[in-house]
Amino acid sequence: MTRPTPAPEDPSEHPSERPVEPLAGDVVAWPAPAARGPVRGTVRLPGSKSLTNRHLVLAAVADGPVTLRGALVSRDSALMRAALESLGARFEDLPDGGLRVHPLPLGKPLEGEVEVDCGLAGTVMRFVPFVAALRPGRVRFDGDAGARVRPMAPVIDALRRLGVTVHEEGEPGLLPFTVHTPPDAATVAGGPRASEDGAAGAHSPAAPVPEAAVDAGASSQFLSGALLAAAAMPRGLRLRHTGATVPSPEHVGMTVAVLRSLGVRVEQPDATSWTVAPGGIAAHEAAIEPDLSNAGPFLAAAAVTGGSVTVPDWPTRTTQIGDRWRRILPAFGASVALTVDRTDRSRAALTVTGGTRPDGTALVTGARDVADTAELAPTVAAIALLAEGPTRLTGIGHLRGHETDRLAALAAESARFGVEVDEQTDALGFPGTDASGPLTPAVAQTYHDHRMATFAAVVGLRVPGTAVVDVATTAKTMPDFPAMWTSLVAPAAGADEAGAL
Ligand SMILES: O=C(O)C1=C[C@@H](OP(=O)(O)O)[C@@H](O)[C@H](O)C1
Ligand SMILES: C=C(OP(=O)(O)O)C(=O)O
Repeated sequence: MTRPTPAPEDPSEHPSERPVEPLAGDVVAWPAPAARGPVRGTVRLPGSKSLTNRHLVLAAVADGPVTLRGALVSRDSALMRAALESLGARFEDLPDGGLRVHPLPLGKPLEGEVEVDCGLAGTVMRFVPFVAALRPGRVRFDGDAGARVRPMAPVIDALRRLGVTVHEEGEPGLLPFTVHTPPDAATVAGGPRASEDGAAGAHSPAAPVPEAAVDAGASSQFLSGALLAAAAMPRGLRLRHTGATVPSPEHVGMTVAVLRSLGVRVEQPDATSWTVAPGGIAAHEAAIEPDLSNAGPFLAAAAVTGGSVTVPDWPTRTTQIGDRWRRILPAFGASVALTVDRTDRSRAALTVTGGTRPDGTALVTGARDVADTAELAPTVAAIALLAEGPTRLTGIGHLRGHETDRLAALAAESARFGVEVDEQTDALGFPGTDASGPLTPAVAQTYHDHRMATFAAVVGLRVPGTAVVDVATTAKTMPDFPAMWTSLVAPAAGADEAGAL
């Protein structure tokens, strides 16, 4: 991350290094830095969580070694790496920062029972069970307490339909469970691929393509998990979504795009069906885009302070939902400029400049209706809380099954800042400060949710005295968040630049 002003030499100058406020037990709160003026700077983001964990899975089931560049290093990617390692993949950190992945032996029985810790990572708990079914054996899945309440039934049902036994230890449809893939699981594990197999038998070209039906109404990750593993299934897969709508359809689009970029044939005969052809994934190299969802809090810092923040290496074509910041932020009065790199037109720099009044102070308008913000919703909620006019976030009911029930958490934390939010089953209404009055400082709870921590950090920019409990939870996707945030919004050496907000 860089700023126009030099980084402070003494890290103790950073508010993030100040003594933290002790709370009950071991819990400590991080004093969120308030903006001393319009936030200005440039922020370089680490790799996308969603792209990293897709590429890790596809590398692990490839036919030869894979080199990944720009992969995220965070709790979710470490959990994915450990899970794939326990299934037989090997990872090598290269001296140049790249990651070499040596794939797992597809179809070969596992030696002994394997344990996979999903942590709180949706991509691990929804993608890896399908990967486990590519090797005969027993694999037990469990995770954090918060993971044990996240919906898993469609994954379990789909695996059962593919001939895999799943034993749930507690409540049906939830972690923990054990995936038991028999050696003769006709549909998924073992044997040569249809394209290589001239003989009749379970894996012959004449054998039907296995089918799975998934209701992805609670999470797009159910579809993505099946599609990713299907690339390595001996006969491919026909997959159908049976529910009404898919939340975060962009993430399914991302899965299909990544598969196609690696040469996998994926057809979509209609809006709710996919066919993945067998044929496998050759050895390859892939570069991972920066995380545009995690760009959100930094861009929001510009939007809510009348400042200006630039994110370099913004891809000009991307499947990341974070590209939507270019549409969302103008709805709150910010302006957005994408400056395409002249020598490499696939890259650009995105600059967001917050709205200001004639006297230069920040002006954040309400955005009225913002639909389907998916994982961007907590950051949008922070801006909406600080906006003057009302904003309604709709189509976000499935966020109740995320790291925490995000609708309930956002309503509870807004109340802590003194604002009553209209919480509906799948929507949140923010009144705007013209109606609610100024926010009051609070010690914000984060519910083990990285995006609740960044929500509170954004609010804290305009509410001095805000503290964030367990800011370390941002390590799920952005371990350097506290330091990155502090050096952008409250750099010691930049204090004299501060103006009115
Ligand atoms: O496939 C992915 O990488 C993701 C899909 C989405 O999940 P849901 O469809 O469960 O919302 C998103 O919210 C999550 O952060 C990442
Ligand atoms: C919903 C999210 O994560 P997960 O991949 O754990 O579902 C998220 O990062 O906002």
